[in-house]
Amino acid sequence: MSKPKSKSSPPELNPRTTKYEFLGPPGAFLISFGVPSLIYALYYGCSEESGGCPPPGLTLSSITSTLAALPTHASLLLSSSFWTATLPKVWSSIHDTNATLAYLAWYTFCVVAWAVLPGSQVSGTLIRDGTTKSYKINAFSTFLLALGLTTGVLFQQGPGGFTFLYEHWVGFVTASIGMSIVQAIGVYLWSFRDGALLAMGGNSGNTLYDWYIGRELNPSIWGFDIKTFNELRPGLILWVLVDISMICEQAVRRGGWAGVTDSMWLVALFQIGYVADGLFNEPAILTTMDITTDGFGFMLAVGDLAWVPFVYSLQARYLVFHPVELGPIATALIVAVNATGYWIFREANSSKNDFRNGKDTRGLAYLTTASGSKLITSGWWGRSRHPNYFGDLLMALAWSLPTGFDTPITYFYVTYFAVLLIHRQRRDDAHCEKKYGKDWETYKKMVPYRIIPYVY
Ligand SMILES: NC(=O)C1=CN([C@@H]2O[C@H](COP(=O)(O)OP(=O)(O)OC[C@H]3O[C@@H](n4cnc5c(N)ncnc54)[C@H](OP(=O)(O)O)[C@@H]3O)[C@@H](O)[C@H]2O)C=CC1
Ligand SMILES: CC(C)=CCC[C@@H](C)[C@H]1CC=C2C3=C(CC[C@@]21C)[C@@]1(C)CC[C@H](O)C(C)(C)[C@@H]1CC3
Repeated sequence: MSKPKSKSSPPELNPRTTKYEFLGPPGAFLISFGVPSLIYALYYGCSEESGGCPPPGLTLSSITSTLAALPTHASLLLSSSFWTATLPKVWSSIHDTNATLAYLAWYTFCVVAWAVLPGSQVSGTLIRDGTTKSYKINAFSTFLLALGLTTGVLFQQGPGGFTFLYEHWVGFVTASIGMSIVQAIGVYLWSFRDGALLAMGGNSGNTLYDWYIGRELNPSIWGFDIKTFNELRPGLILWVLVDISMICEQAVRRGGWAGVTDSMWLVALFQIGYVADGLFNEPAILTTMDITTDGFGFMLAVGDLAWVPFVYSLQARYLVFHPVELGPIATALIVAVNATGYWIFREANSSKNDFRNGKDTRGLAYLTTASGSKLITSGWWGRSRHPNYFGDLLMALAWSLPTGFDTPITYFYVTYFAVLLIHRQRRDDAHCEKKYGKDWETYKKMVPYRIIPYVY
């Protein structure tokens, strides 16, 4: 951090949070319990281990009747003998020592790569204590190194040498969730040290809520910023390795590389391209609301470390045990959807970054606000207030379409993503309304659509 102001922050720098998000502590409890449960549910509800996608016995009515029967079993659920008998069984089915060790080795690799690989230093946005943080930019080199090592394994051992992630799926999920819990507890406790700058939304005083939403804005140690590190490296790159492992598993089952289906190639290449783009444009992450505004707590930790690699890769995992041959016409159509989405996403993000960095070459029209910041009013930013979300959503659709229409479960990703982005757009709108006041009203009149031009 440059220009440290004083050792201990003045109290007004960390005001009490008075407004809850995500329905407050009950919502924090439900999401903290629900997100890990959903990651397991998406595996057990869609895998060959459990018999299909969904497994034959799992119907909507079987789920509702089980849930309806829960109150009648309440006394059983409250008895300690039930838990002492059940918990060890559950733990042994989801815990896997080899996967845990491999996960820890992977996380360590990412930290060492951050420390050792060269990278330029880039300043983040101005923080409300008057300082800026400096970040080492080498996520893309870490990605290339990981890909290089993986390619080496594949050359030496063939596809059979990289099926470990498919085979130890649940063990990896448990390890990554464990890592998220440990980190969230660690940064929560660390945030009570003298001088810590807290997130405006993470200082409610409610332990569960603050632990979940993230109490400290930028927890870091010796220049290692845990939030930006987690957002781009261990989870995002692992997602690519998971996809590669799914390609390998399919290759092993179908007689070699030539047996890998067009649908698998599409899903994997689209997603690898998306991750490569995010890592290549690493400094762009520094202006996202996760970095500038949100604290780092369990929500982001589990999102970055467990949700991204093991939920975003569901379609590729499904294609391992349910191969789909698309043929040239469907392939071309899906490529077109992805390319359109990518073009809108990249053009919107690049034009905003160039514009805000004083490097606009497109001659964009803008509105100058009373705060001094300028809001673009033409090009993609004149068509909707979040054109980048629109592009991202089109890509999400293109990542589900290759799985065909035999199950709705592989459309979970695009559905969840729509909910996430609608919620995110509302949060960002509230943030801009607060920051720009009347100017934001004027901008909203000029650009009435939220995400999808002429639709929403
Ligand atoms: N794959 C995934 O799981 C996810 C991907 N994403 C992607 O991450 C990217 C970043 O998203 P996010 O941080 O939410 O938001 P944006 O990159 O869209 O940034 C929003 C900010 O941009 C500024 N802004 C708003 N309107 C304008 C305008 N007209 N002209 C100039 N600046 C404007 C405002 O900040 P200011 O205060 O500076 O004016 C606003 O707060 C997106 O592409 C999104 O799709 C996001 C979430 C999950
Ligand atoms: C279910 C749950 C707990 C959700 C938490 C949300 C997170 C999964 C996402 C919040 C913002 C994200 C971003 C990316 C990945 C998903 C999370 C962490 C991102 C790194 C993906 C790659 C993109 O290019 C990106 C850099 C723009 C993007 C930034 C936001």
